[in-house]
Amino acid sequence: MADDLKKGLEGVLVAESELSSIDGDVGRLVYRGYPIEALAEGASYEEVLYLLWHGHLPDERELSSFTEAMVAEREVDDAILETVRRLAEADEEPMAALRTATSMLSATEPEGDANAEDLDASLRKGRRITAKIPTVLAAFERYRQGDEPVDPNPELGLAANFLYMFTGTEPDEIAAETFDQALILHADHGLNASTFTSMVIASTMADVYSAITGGIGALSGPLHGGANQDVMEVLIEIDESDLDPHDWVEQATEEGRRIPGFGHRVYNVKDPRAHILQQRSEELAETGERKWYDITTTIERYLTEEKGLVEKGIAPNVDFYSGSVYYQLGIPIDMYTPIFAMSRAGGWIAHVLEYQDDNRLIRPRARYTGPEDQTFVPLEER
Ligand SMILES: CC(=O)SCCNC(=O)CCNC(=O)[C@H](O)C(C)(C)COP(=O)(O)OP(=O)(O)OC[C@H]1O[C@@H](n2cnc3c(N)ncnc32)[C@H](O)[C@@H]1OP(=O)(O)O
Ligand SMILES: O=C([O-])CC(=O)C(=O)O
Repeated sequence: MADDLKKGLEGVLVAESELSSIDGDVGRLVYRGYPIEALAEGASYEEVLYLLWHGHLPDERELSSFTEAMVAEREVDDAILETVRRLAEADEEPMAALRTATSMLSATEPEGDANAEDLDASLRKGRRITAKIPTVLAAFERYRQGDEPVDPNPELGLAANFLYMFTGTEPDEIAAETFDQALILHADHGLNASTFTSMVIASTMADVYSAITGGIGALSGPLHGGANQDVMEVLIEIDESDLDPHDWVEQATEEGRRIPGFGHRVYNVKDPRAHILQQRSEELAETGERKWYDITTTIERYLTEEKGLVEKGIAPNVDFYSGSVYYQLGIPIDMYTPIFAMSRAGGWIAHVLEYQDDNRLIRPRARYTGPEDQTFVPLEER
């Protein structure tokens, strides 16, 4: 039993967690017992952060002091913004720029000397990181457009303030609400690869900046958070091709191409977050461009109904409809995964704190399949 190899750690239980629960057979996701649909409908991203970090939904007084504390942490030091400017001018990938800037944020951390056992200090550090990531990302976008960053607006919530700093204009209610909902939907998802990465780092009792920086790196890959960008690129490829979307996806699957935004390690049915994002995408399409929504539904119909992938447990995941939502909000495609990271930082921090509260070093092992008993030959004789 101890020598059973679980490639990709599929199905392996490594921790207990009170944060989020996923039933992959029925497509159900809850954060601390609350269904994702109810949170997306009724809560704000700040309320969800509070829920994840403090264990219960805040009352009005708790939310107001929590929001005030987050707002007070939005500013980013000029020296870090200067690096962000250089990265933007060097045409760095946004996820790489975010990874670098998040790591740099620790240089201005007022409680930098607190050790990882001080979980209250780690929570405050996590709050600072979560409050500053939107400022970093918006500044990166402004710089690469040749503009100066826009100062945070303390009157706006995290989602609306991000869109304001990003575009320089206060978002309308629909954009602010849709974006806030997208942040809620991406905030946590069990032991996904990036959260697990953060936990592995935290399990050495390294600090929360290291854990979050590592999480960003893990999220960037196309098998994980990077898929939202890939989905939008596929939609554009289809739009620019001479083919009807149905024929395009048929040909692509015949060529053995994997369609991004489909398939999941845990869900055997459509991801509940994809249902909600699909609705948002459809609503935005009613007043904007219809074609993106139509292309996504054509792909989904072909793969699930005609190709029967759903019977093999391959269905749309969270990334499938988020791309067309962000596109219709006017967000550049290479910012989709950084926005995912902006939201998921909340989940990474919650898992790091939960794990470190009852820490055990994460250290699995590999079955050795290399050669045995080699005789060492000195360099000059090889
Ligand atoms: C936020 C997130 O991280 S959600 C996931 C985002 N990633 C993507 O959307 C990328 C596309 N999807 C994938 O590559 C995979 O579904 C993953 C990586 C998400 C999950 O992978 P795993 O659980 O390791 O499944 P694995 O890669 O072994 O695939 C299992 C089977 O499903 C098939 N499959 C999985 N995803 C897809 C897809 N998008 N399109 C077509 N077939 C697929 C595989 O070909 C394989 O078939 P086989 O058994 O006949 O060889
Ligand atoms: O859970 C996973 O493996 C991937 C995912 O959907 C997420 O991180 O939101």
